[in-house]
Amino acid sequence: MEKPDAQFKDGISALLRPPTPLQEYFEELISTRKCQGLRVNPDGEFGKGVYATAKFGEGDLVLKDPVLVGAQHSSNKMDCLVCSYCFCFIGSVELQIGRKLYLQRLGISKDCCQFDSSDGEDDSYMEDHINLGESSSSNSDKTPLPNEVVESLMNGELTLPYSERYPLASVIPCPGGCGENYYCSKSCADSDWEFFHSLLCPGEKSESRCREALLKFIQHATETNDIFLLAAKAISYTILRYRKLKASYQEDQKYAATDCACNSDLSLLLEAWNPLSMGFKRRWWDCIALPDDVDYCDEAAFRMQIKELAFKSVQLLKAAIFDKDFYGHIIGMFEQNNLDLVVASPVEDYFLYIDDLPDSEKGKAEKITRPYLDALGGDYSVCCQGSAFYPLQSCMNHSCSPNARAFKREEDRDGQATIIATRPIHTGEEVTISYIDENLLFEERQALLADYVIVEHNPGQIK
Ligand SMILES: C[S@@+](CC[C@H](N)C(=O)[O-])C[C@H]1O[C@@H](n2cnc3c(N)ncnc32)[C@H](O)[C@@H]1O
Repeated sequence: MEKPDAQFKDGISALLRPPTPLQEYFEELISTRKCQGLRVNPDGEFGKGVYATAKFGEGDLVLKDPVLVGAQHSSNKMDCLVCSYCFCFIGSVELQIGRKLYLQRLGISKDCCQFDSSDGEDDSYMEDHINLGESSSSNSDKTPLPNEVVESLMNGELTLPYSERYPLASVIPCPGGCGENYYCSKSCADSDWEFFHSLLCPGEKSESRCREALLKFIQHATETNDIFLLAAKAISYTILRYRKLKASYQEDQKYAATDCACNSDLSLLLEAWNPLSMGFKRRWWDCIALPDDVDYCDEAAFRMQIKELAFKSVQLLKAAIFDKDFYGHIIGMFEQNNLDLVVASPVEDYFLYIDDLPDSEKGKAEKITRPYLDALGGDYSVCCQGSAFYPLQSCMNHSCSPNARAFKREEDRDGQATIIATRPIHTGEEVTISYIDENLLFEERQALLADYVIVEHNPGQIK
């Protein structure tokens, strides 16, 4: 049953207020990370900020931050088969190549979910502006392989030379039977099910309230904006945590001597929401930067359209306890905090390895591998791409002359955020990263920073 927003107004305001005490929360979080020497200051010049409590030298690892909520872009699913929980590549180099060639042949370009769009509504304008579908390179630079060869790559009958140097974990399908999510281990599959996927799985074991509605929601998000899928994961995470907290509270109550009603549903919901409540939030339709091709005089109409898009998305999600405004803030949170989720491809490493072989081995190996490279064309090196919310990295402020940057090292082969010092950082200094490419022109930087409502008054003046 749809409930009037007014009924939940106070609860929603409580959910959107940053909780206290922040300091203890972040201290505990930092203690669980591999890297120490950091502190979160809750009330700096620009709100929260991350500060060094130890010295870091140039090139030192400052932070490795696991994903709290993240997702691979729908458009990237054709190129890379990765664990839906930790985002490491899975299967084998042969499977990665064969699957990509197979899906390319089927013509599945932007998304791997083969939904038929039948609601008759025209979202094409929004798709032009928001859809994340970065098209792969054209087919003209590719030389197709026979079907049987593609099949034997996929079913393990064909082994490429030296591929054993790039071993990948076996593929474990989603326990809910959706055929959309795959994992590198049973523990990743179980964790994803427990924390996110059980409510969002469209498979036969789905625990969602209505599979049909869920499929419609997924279709709408895939066709318009992947950020709705991330928002749904954040909501699912909160509901599942809330249910656990409630069950354990009820269990405790059974043995409690007094009947204490102090742990209301709202306070349990607040506790469940706590890790996400720390994220910096603005309403999505207010904070999203105006795309280049939308005129300033059309700004109001543009914002109204994306607001309607979010409303449609939340209706499809049918999360009756969350109102539209709350959903808008969650989507806005990903707009304001997300760091690109990137994992380098073992397929690229494999072909680079073949290219670097000594001449005595290279000729023979290349003769075998060349047709596969030609079939992949310029797409051979596509990495896993997505968006994620990282609880500590998202507290780092922007600077146009930062002292750190998000940069993966050779061993960083999963979805974690890796922050490296780009120059020595002194104890007490704020750790800053650039949200944008620092080498762009002033005007270009301005336009990109507008998304974060950061204004650089004079070139280089912003910290
Ligand atoms: C990812 S959050 C960074 C953490 C944030 N300060 C907080 O309190 O959670 C991004 C937001 O921080 C603020 N911010 C970050 N760097 C800034 C800067 N150099 N100048 C002004 N505001 C900044 C902006 O409001 C931006 O939208």
